[in-house]
Amino acid sequence: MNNKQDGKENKDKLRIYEYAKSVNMSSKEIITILKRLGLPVNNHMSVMENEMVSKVEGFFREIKENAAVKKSNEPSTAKAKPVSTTNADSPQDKKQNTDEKRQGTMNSINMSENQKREQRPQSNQATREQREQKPRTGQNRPQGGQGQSQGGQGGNRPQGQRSQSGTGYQNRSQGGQGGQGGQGGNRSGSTQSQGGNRSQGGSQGTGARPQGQGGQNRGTTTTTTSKAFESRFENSRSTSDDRNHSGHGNKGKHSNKRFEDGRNNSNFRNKNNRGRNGRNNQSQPPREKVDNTPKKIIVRGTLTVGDLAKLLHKDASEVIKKLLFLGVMATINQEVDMDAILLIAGEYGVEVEVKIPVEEDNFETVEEVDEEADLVTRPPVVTIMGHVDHGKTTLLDAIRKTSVTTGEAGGITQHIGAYQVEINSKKITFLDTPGHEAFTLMRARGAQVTDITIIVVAADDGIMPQTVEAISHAKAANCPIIVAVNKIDKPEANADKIKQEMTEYELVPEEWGGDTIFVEVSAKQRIGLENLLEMILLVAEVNEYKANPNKRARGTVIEAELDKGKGPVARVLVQHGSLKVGDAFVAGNCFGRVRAMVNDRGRRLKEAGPSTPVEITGLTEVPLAGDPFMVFEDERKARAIAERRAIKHRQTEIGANTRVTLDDLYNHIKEGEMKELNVIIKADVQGSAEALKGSLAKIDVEGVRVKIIHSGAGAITESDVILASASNAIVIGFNVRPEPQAEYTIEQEKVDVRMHSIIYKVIDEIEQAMKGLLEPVYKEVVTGHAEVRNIFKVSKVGAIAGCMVTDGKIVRNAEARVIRDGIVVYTGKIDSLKRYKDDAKEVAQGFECGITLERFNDIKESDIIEAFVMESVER
Ligand SMILES: Nc1nc2c(ncn2[C@@H]2O[C@H](COP(=O)(O)OP(=O)(O)OP(=O)(O)O)[C@@H](O)[C@H]2O)c(=O)[nH]1
Repeated sequence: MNNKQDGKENKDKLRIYEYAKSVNMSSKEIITILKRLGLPVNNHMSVMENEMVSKVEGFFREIKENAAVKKSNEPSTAKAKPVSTTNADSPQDKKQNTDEKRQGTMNSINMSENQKREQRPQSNQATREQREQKPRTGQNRPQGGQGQSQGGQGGNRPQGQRSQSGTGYQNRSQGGQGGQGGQGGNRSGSTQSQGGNRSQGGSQGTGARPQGQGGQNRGTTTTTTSKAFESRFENSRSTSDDRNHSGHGNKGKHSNKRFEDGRNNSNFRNKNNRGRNGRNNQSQPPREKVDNTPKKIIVRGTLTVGDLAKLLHKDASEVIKKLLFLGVMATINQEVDMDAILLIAGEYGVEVEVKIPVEEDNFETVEEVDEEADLVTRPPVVTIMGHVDHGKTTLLDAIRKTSVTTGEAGGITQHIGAYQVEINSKKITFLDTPGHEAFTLMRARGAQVTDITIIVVAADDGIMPQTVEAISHAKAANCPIIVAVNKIDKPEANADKIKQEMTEYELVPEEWGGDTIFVEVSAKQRIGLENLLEMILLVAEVNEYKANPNKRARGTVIEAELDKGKGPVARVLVQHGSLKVGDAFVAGNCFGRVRAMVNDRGRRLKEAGPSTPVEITGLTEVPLAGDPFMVFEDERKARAIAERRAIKHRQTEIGANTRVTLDDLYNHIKEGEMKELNVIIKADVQGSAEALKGSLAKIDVEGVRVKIIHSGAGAITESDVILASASNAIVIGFNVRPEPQAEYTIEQEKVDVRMHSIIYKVIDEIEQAMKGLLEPVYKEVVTGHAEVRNIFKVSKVGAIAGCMVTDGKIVRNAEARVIRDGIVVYTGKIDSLKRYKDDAKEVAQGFECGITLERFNDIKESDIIEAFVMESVER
């Protein structure tokens, strides 16, 4: 029949695989049956003659009849189940049959799935998936190979489930122990044995499965199927056979249960699977058990697979399976990252709310992002800076008193490092520790407290070095600047001169086309103060300073001290959230619980919102100004965090320098961490400072610029060093030295300070550093020692030292020093190194050699020649 010449005829012939497909079986099974029937065929492409078809059909009928007979003896067998009489002769019938079988099989699967669900109520999703996959299983089967193409759907069905269905069916007919069916399905081996048991128990009205071992005992027919079944098992495909057999059953007249499974499962299930999902058995998937999958889960960082499964109300195995599909191999105790959590949750349609807890030990580094809706306008925080005697203190006092009169007349004000004033029903917070020291010290500690800087300039004086410094500090902190031209009451006051001078520092008055607000005031006479406050509010309005008051408080310690009566006291500026009495907190490396809280008016508060300065008691130690402050759940936690911070602090104090230095500048640039090199220039005269500034500003190495954040004449002051520390800058001293106090701070803050006296060398050094071309640093590595045992004097050559290498090795061209009685008598190079008469590259320990040294003949017996090389050290 496989005559190739007669292609057309061949085309019309029915092939084994086609027939197998039509009856929802695998080719292998059909081939096995044909063999049993004495009709051997070669392979799945062999032609299925009509005679073969009818014999196979007969075989099926026989099985079915046998089953029907048995069934009639079984009272428990579902009588309502019609015996299939469908003849598969016509293709339509076959198709219908197959469809029915498929449907039946699906139902079986569903049924067993229900059983599974019963056992594991959380497997809804899996069930859903399986249901979705089922109609397509033919294409989806992983077993592949011939089985797939030959067996069509039959070969491709998830066998485990089919086995389950069979088992489940039997269990049901025996009295509906559905749970067992599920178990059977889970263990193919046990399915097999159950099948056997069932077959054996056919007379008892239980299983009538032909696949079982019992079936084998009973006759050829069943033996055949049983064998097929076994072979299926060999291929781990037991269930496929189950289904296939039901397919046969439909065609034959046997009332084999599996056939009924295939076709009439719905009926059966309607009866026996009462109320569960019987209605779904026809064609619809079974109704889901109550889906307890949560709509939303809250995740705080990575989870173990087990924990994730619990959160999702799923089986861990199911989650593991899903992870596997995502390419993640995980065990139940393995942690999965946030991406995987989101993906898995997405698979179940579960929304994930990620609540990453702040990195508690380093809480100051964590930026909390609030929802826009949670933010409310907060008072701006203002710092006043300026040159000595230009009127900072007087201005701060005047503003405070202005506020006292406008706000709370007669109120007692007290110094808590900051105070609040109210104008036009809006509050402004002033840090009343004047001067950039405090301002920049806080910044050096990582606390950006100030929103707006007021630079006070005495109108009768002009721009002075500290004015310039203040401008540099404010600019480095990216703080909007308002210039308060003070002492305008004085007859010699010249506000225009101040404005003019300020333009040199890029602070151009608005009336001159710039964007800097200048306010003329007299702190002493209280002139222009309200205007100044209004301007502050204007800047605040433009910049929209906002914070979320409805969360735990975070802030900065402005001042702290040990009070004789109250114990450690901290003046804290609350920046986010609200601080409440009783709150446990960490401040720097200290911790405590807010015992009492007073504001700048000395009034006791229970709660303090954003931008409110308060004095708190309840600390165990005194923190430092600029220390970060944060509230934690309880005191125990706060204590643990404070302790860990203290340890870490000590370690970092001992540890490496984190400030930028010219030596590691290139590494920072390479890693893309730096786009600007902040530089502070201090020179002997203003002219040199300006010249340096101009030259350095022109440097641009591969997109990295030099940014002069401050320059001035005079010694390097502590303030310069603190500014450098706060701004991660290097300091260049040109013909100047640091002040003694600054020396200490340089050491402490680990600021890179470079002293120079030639301008081009400064430029060269910075350029080279930016290019990573600074001269490499070398270190000496001793390679070995040789003891001089003999001296050979050779004319023209000089003294040859006959040596024994005592340790390491001596390398030709290495550097060498001669040590005589512990004293270095020569340092130079090895000129020649020989083993006997031959030049040697190196001579190792325990070998003799002859060494001559460059321009050195005064070698003596017992001298030690120490060989060393210079290795460059990575910066
Ligand atoms: N005429 C006049 N004198 C003022 C004004 N503001 C301040 N002064 C005086 O200037 C002097 C210095 O004022 P302070 O407020 O102490 O100046 P400061 O900038 O705080 O000074 P330091 O704290 O030393 O940095 C005092 O004698 C004040 O009385 C003003 O608006 N007009």
